[in-house]
Amino acid sequence: MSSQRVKIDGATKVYGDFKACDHISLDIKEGEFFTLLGPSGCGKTTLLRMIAGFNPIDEGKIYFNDKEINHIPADKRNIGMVFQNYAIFPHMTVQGNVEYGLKARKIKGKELTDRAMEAMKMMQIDNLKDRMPSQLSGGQQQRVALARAVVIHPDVLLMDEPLCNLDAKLRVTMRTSIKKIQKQLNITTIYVTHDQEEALSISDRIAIIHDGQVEQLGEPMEIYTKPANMFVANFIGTSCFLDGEASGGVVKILGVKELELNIDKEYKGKVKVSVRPEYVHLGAPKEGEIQGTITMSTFLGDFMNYEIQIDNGPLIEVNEYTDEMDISRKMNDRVSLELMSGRICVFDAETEKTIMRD
Ligand SMILES: Nc1ncnc2c1ncn2[C@@H]1O[C@H](COP(=O)(O)OP(=O)(O)OP(=O)(O)O)[C@@H](O)[C@H]1O
Repeated sequence: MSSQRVKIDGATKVYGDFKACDHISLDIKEGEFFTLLGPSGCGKTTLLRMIAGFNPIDEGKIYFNDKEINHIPADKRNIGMVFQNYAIFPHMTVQGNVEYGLKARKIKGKELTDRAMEAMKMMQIDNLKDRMPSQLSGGQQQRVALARAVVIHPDVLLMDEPLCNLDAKLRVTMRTSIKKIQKQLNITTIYVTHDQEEALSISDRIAIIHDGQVEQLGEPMEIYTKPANMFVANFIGTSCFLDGEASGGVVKILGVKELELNIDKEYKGKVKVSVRPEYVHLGAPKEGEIQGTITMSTFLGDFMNYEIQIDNGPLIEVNEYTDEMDISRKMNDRVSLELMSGRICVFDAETEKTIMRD
């Protein structure tokens, strides 16, 4: 099966005077699992539809390998597509659905049945081949949609929120199967989601899209640990922002606690420090430390989540995991918050961009 590199060069889509995609450039490698992640309305589906050929591109170019495909119609791009609403034919059996794209390509006889069977086996739906879609669960229908997309041996697989109609547990199982199958087939895959956990778990690389532009591009771990700006820090995972003043490589946080952080020594000015719930240790209240009061605690199995009102500061979330969970903590307890200096990120308060050194 051939797989393609997908290059997007300044892709722009305008509706009236609104830019749904604003000069987006991305270089997606052959065989890569690439995710477009962003909040509702940020332009991810519009971009995917331009790659598919369903939406004409207003400005910019899209290439599959070195071939520009702007004017190639959707049905000639050899792409597989999976949508959130499955889009399988209700009047055809599972096998009929899977064979559909092959028949459209004039594939017949043994090759037709062999290829359909191979795709159904891969998606573990071969035992359901004679059922109608109405006799299938949501997860099974989505497997049919996937089998139908990969059976044609597409050069590029495009998926738009394929798991969003499934329940939470099934989403996790399905995303693992999608990832395994994608690696097995080595098809360049472009996946759209607004679910950051799904994106982190499934992707080789992620582009964070906001207001029609790319905010950050990188591997999941890089995006989580080194967000380029406050939007990304807030959108990926949970972050709370604390005011600080930076000078000589040291940040004084909330006027209380000085920490030496990985920023330029020359940088001087107001900053925001982002803190994730797992980057804080709680202790007994202590002079010279950031302090607060527990306003809520929620037991979540392997960890306890606290909401803490910081003195002269914002509300912050803190997680305490099983090994260090102090089950005697209760509402209104006073605590100190020790921030893990190697983990927190610092942003310029005005531009909201990171000032962390690499
Ligand atoms: N045909 C259209 N005419 C006018 N505006 C449109 C059209 N299609 C999309 N838009 C607008 O473009 C923006 C981007 O839409 P798009 O569907 O790409 O967002 P999205 O990031 O995929 O969001 P969601 O996760 O909600 O599907 C939205 O503000 C949307 O209202």
